[in-house]
Amino acid sequence: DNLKRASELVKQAAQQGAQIVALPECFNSPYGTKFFSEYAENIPGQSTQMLSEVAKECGIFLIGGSIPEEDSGKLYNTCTVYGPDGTLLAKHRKIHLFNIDVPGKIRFQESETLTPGDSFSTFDTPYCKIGVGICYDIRFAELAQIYTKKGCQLLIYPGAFNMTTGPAHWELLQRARALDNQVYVATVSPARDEKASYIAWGHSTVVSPWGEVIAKAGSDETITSADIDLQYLADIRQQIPIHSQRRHDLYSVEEKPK
Ligand SMILES: NC(=O)CC(=O)C(=O)O
Repeated sequence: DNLKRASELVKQAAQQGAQIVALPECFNSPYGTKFFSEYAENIPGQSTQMLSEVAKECGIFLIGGSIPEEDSGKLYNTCTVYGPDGTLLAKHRKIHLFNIDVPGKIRFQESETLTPGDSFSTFDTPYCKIGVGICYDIRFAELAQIYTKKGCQLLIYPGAFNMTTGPAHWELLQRARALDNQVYVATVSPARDEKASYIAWGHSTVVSPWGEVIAKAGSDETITSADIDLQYLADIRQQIPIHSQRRHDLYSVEEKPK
């Protein structure tokens, strides 16, 4: 059902004119450590095959949210990205696992079943260069800074914040990452299901390099869209030139060689 629903909505977004489309975190599975092994798939597999086909059919770039991925006996939370000809452009395994304990509110330990990824994921499109993170990855400013250093102008985070951290941090983190780096930031959440064991906050959002929210969904299932305007991004970087004003002699954020 989820695959059918997701492919229909991707097609609708493309019909509405979207050239880059993104799905939410764990779009093919309930979000919860007890579900990941049951819903995990190899890549390629049923879910990613659908993503590749629908990207090709619609001639769009498709950031396929994430799925629980099984590889060599390990599970990952993985986002695959497909180009307009259906080829796999990037595979991002969530780098920072969601392990938190907020007493009386929420305890979640992704590391009970998942293994973290250990690589960065960027890709080029004719519209802009894009960096991908998954949910908790957005809390790490360093990742967004490294993507920006690599030339990304849009950062996309499929994510599923919850009823505790969602109202407190979801929009704030996106605006912070956008403003710090003067990039567009887009997040894509599952709709809220009050009956689920993990209730997602929803509110997929797009934020501009000025830090403004330029599109925002509610908590129900919907399609949200915005334009990425690289001239606007360039204007902001010229007006407030933090990129050329950094004190590289005093500090740095760097990718480690592997
Ligand atoms: N679900 C996540 O990975 C992250 C999250 O909900 C949060 O950081 O809060």
